[in-house]
Amino acid sequence: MTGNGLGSALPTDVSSWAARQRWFADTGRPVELSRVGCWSLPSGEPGVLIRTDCVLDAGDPRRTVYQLPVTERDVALPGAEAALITILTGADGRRRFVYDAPADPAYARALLLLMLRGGRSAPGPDGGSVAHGELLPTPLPGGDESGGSESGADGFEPTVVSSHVLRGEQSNTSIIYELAGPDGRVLAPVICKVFRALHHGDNPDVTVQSTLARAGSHFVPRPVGCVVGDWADPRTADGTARGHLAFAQEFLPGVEDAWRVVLGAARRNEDFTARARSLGVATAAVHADLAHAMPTTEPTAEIVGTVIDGLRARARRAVAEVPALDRYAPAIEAVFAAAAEASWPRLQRIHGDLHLGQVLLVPGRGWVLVDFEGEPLSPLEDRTRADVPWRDVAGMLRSFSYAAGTVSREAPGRTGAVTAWADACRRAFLDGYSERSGRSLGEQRPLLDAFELDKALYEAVYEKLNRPDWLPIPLAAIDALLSQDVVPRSSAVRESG
Ligand SMILES: Nc1ncnc2c1ncn2[C@@H]1O[C@H](COP(=O)(O)OP(=O)(O)O)[C@@H](O)[C@H]1O
Ligand SMILES: O=P(O)(O)O[C@H]1O[C@H](CO)[C@@H](O[C@H]2O[C@H](CO)[C@@H](O)[C@H](O)[C@H]2O)[C@H](O)[C@H]1O
Repeated sequence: MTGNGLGSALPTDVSSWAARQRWFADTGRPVELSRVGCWSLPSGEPGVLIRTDCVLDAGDPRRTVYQLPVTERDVALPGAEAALITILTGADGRRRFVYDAPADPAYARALLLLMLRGGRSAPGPDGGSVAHGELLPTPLPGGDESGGSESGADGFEPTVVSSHVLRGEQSNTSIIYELAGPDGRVLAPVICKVFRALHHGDNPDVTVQSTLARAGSHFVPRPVGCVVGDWADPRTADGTARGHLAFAQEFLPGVEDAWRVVLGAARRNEDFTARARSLGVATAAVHADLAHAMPTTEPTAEIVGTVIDGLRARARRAVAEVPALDRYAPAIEAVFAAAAEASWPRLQRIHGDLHLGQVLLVPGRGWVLVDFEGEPLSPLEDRTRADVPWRDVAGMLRSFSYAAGTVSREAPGRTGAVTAWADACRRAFLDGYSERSGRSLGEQRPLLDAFELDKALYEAVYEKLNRPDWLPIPLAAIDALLSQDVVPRSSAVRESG
């Protein structure tokens, strides 16, 4: 591997492979990716090289940096055909098989060991950056209650029995590990998320979830470890950006995410209000722990102005990206103006991208929230400051409506019934949230409406870029939100003060 130092362009076929992936933020234009960071890990296998490139998409105005770990193998990896990125031919005429590394067991093992050992990577072949692993201070699931761990911190390392990539619609790439102890005993599995879009600073997925776990919350999986790395970025004071590259946590096997559970119930027209209510309780409990464990902020006029400006900026972006929204611009502004005049709660850390796909229904444990990364398209500074808790509530309300939108796409004749079904879930969710938080909607209602509209506008952009077939769902919601009050009120949600 020569001529591949920092600043160099990635081979065209690797760039175009990256641009086709679900986690790539912006598709549909020619993409040229250049290296801004590079590090490698020992593979422990002859003929297998592991390297990670941090690459800049210079054509993207947001100047997104992506993480691209690859393995290069002398011999093809059986069963990994779907992860083959390209075949390179070296100056010696020999072929090298280049794989998307999370699908390669050599990378999966090396990444986990980096975290468990608190190790450091080697720089890339032509210099480059460094990544290091950190063990997070909660025992591996299955470790003893005294805090002793099965993670290597107390002298032994688990054996990776198998690893595979989680399939589905994700913003990042997650690897699931089956592990065993030195005596062959089966250990609880682990999931490690490899972040694709990198950001300078702490990723809230790591910091918020770890804070909740340290506070003893049962509503999040326990963290295991993380990887932090650096890459070149002229926008920082010292020309180096530093941020989280990967996050490993307890994997809860055999569970369904709430999106699937809710879709199933909506299709069968099954009463889901008790579960929606307990999801509201879980959301409020997580908010309470976050308000206790992380800094909160008074909603000063300046802060209110900044939040409302953020809503307006996102609406402008949505209108620019989705021309069908143009005619709604004055009505959107009226909703935001009403929110600016409403009564505001204290600001605090929240989930930031709460929807049904971020919640797992775990037998014997109940609801568990995952993916505290926030909305992946938003800048990190927006996702790490104290925010309005109603933003999470609005995300979940939208998600129940999304389920209804999905079912009515499948069976247009059921639109009325499934909308009523979703409205009952939304009411029950709000009831549970209100009961556990003691937070009254009352004068804050225009705020909830504004965040629901904002979320629908975000979804319109997200779907336009990622799943154009789904775009009619947020468009219909925006139309409905601006035509009538679609957030059903509930007797249990107090309407005063
Ligand atoms: N700890 C976990 N245990 C079990 N499944 C999980 C866990 N974390 C995530 N998942 C599953 O993986 C999916 C994607 O995870 P998520 O954190 O949302 O990744 P992304 O940021 O790539 O979207 C979730 O919807 C859930 O189904
Ligand atoms: O990938 P993430 O989980 O971080 O979230 C992004 O993708 C989601 C889609 O997978 C998107 O959520 C939207 O679709 C969901 C159904 O698939 C629905 O439950 C949500 O309400 C809707 O917003 C999410 O917005 C995006 O950030």
